[in-house]
Amino acid sequence: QPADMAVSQFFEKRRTGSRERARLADAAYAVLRRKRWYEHLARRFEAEAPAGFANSADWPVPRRMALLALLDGEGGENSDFSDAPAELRPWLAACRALQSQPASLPEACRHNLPDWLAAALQASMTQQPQDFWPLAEALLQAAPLDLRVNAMKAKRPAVAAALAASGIQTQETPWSPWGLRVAGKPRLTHLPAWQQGLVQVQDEGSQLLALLTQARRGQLVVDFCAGAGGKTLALGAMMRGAGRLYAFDASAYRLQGLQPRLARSGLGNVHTAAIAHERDARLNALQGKADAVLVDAPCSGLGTLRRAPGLKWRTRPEDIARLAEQQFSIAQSAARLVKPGGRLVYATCSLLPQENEAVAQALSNALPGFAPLHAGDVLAAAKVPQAARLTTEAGHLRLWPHLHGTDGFFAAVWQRR
Ligand SMILES: C[S@@+](CC[C@H](N)C(=O)[O-])C[C@H]1O[C@@H](n2cnc3c(N)ncnc32)[C@H](O)[C@@H]1O
Repeated sequence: QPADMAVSQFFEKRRTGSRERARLADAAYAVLRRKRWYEHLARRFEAEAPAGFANSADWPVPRRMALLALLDGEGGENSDFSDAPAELRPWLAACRALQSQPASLPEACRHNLPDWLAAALQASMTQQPQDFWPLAEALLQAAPLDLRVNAMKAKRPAVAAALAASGIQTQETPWSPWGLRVAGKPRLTHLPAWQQGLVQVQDEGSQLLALLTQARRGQLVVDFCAGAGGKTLALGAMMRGAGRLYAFDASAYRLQGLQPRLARSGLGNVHTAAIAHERDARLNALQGKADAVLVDAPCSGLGTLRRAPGLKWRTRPEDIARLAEQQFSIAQSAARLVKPGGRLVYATCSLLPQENEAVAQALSNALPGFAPLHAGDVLAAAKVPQAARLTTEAGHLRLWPHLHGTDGFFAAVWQRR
C-alpha cells in the first residue's frame, strides 16, 4: 500500500491530536526513508545481548525501528534517552555511538536503497560516479514545499508579500519564474492567497516541465497524462485561460482531483476527458491539431523519493522494463496529435535511463517527422536563468535533488517538421 494511504488509514481509526499525528507520521516516513539503517541497528547487539539489553520479545525489530525514528525526529542525537524505557538505554547509546561513525557502516545502511536500485543508479552515473553519494544523501531528505504562483492572477513578489503578511516566509525558487519555496511546512489552505487561487503546491521541477511546452494564449494544448492536473493548471496559466486545453488521463478517478483545483484557478478553457487508452478513437479528432502535447508519462516515480520514500521498497526491477514499453507507446500515440511546427514534450519523474534517455531515443527513431529541440534553448527562451545547468549534452532536461534542489525529472522536446 502507498505510505500516505497506510498512514491516513491508521489515523482514521484513532483519536489523536494534530501534534501527535505529525510526530507519528514523520516517524513512519523516517522508517521508510532509512529502513536499512534502522533495521541494521534494530538487529545489531541482539546476538551480543549483554545484561541490561532489552528483551527482544518485548521490543521486536519493527518496534525498535519506530523508536529510533521517533527519537531521530526529536533531535535524538543529543538525547540522554531519559524518556526511553530503562531497558532500552544501553542499546540506544550503542546505536548512537555507531551513528557517529557512518563510514564504518555497510554501504546499504548509508544509501538506504534496495540493492538493485543502488546498482542501477551507480551504473547510470559512470560519467559522474562521485555524484552517487550526494544523490543518495539528498534522496533521504524531506522535500521542500514549493508553490507555483498563478501567473494569470498575480505576480510572484505580490504573492510573497501577501503570504508574509499571513506569517508565511518564502523565497523565490532559483529556476522557475513562478516558484516560491516555503520555509517549514505551514498549513496553507485557510489563507486568502490559497482560496483565491493565487498559488498551487507544485515542485519547482514540475513547473519547469510545463515551461518546456512554451504554451501561449490562444493555442490548442494537450496534457496527455494529466492526472490530478498539476501541470494542466500551469499550462492553463501560461495560456492566460485563452485557447483550448485538453486534460486527458486513463484514470477517471485521478482526473476528478483536478475539478476543485480548476475551480480555484479561474481557468475556463480546460476540457477534461478520461480516455480508455492512448489509442482511444476519441483522440482522432485532434490528430495534427495541437500546438503542444505534454506527455507526463506514468513512471516509477523514483525521482520523488524525498516525498514518497515507500516507492523504493514497492518498485521491483522488472517494473522498469514494463513501464518503458508503456511510456514509449503512450508518447508515440500522443505525438499524432501534434501539428506541423508544434511541440512534443516527453517527461518523467524517474531517475533511471531506461525510462528516460532510452525512451527518448526510441521515440526519435520512431518519429522521423519530429526534430529534437535542445531543452536548454527552450528554457532560456522562457527566461529561465542559467538554463544550461539544467540540461545534458544531448539536450535533455535532467533535474536532480542533489544538484538542483528539485525532485528528479527528465524531459525531451521535439518539434514536428
Ligand atoms: C506522472 S502521472 C501524471 C501527473 C500529472 N501530470 C500531474 O502533474 O499531476 C501519470 C499519469 O498517466 C496516467 N496514465 C496511465 N496510462 C495512461 C494512458 N495510456 N493514457 C493516458 N494517461 C495514462 C496515469 O493515470 C497517471 O495519472
